Amino acid sequence: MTNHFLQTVKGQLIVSCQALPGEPLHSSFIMARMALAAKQAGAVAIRANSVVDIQAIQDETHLPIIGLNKVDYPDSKVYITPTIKEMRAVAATGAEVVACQVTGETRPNKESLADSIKQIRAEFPETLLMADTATLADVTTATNLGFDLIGTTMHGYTEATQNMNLTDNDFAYLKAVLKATKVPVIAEGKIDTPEKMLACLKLGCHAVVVGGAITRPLQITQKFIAALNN
Ligand SMILES: CC(=O)N[C@H](C=O)[C@@H](O)[C@H](O)[C@H](O)COP(=O)(O)O
Repeated sequence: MTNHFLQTVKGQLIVSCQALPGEPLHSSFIMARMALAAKQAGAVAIRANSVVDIQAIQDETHLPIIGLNKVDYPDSKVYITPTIKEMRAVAATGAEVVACQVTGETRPNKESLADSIKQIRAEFPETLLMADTATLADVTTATNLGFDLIGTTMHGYTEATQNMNLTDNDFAYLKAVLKATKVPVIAEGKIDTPEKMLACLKLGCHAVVVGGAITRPLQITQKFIAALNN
């Protein structure tokens, strides 16, 4: 396979279709239909969690995929594709990109991310690797480790960045990320309007991933209900 992912998604929208166990839409069938809706609307790629969801979405849409596998280990806060085992399983689906968390914490079994990357590169030379980062320090780490794409995925979602949003202060954090690396940046995390998506692209992001604002009806409805109760 020749990997055309970067060209395909340039300046475009990627939709994240994810529902964890416990969420109302947890089902590979439903995620595949969500992905089909995103495709029919013009999304050029899908971000998906777990081997079964990735396979269902591939079958339904034939769109390129950013694949990940969320797993909680007792000895680590890293949960997005945290070990070589999950990286390998996701890469083996044929997903064009494997995303994994790069947030500075110790990985499960004290695994070395550098070693895992080396191994995955050897086993899956065509697969691109995306770093899901939270801070500028993570962006530098990911750049130095040779990731092909850097996502702002975890900004606002870790203890250290709680309540932060990459759109705060006229996108100050995102601007700093774009300055800190030459690796293509994917804006991801709490992008909930078309206007914010366009602003991220105008600033120089390679593409934008939108998740909950499109594919999590519980979250969307909660926003409306919160407005009623305020
Ligand atoms: C922090 C974390 O675990 N993020 C996950 C990463 O894959 C997904 O749950 C998010 O939905 C995705 O990143 C898109 O972001 P948002 O839903 O904010 O548009």
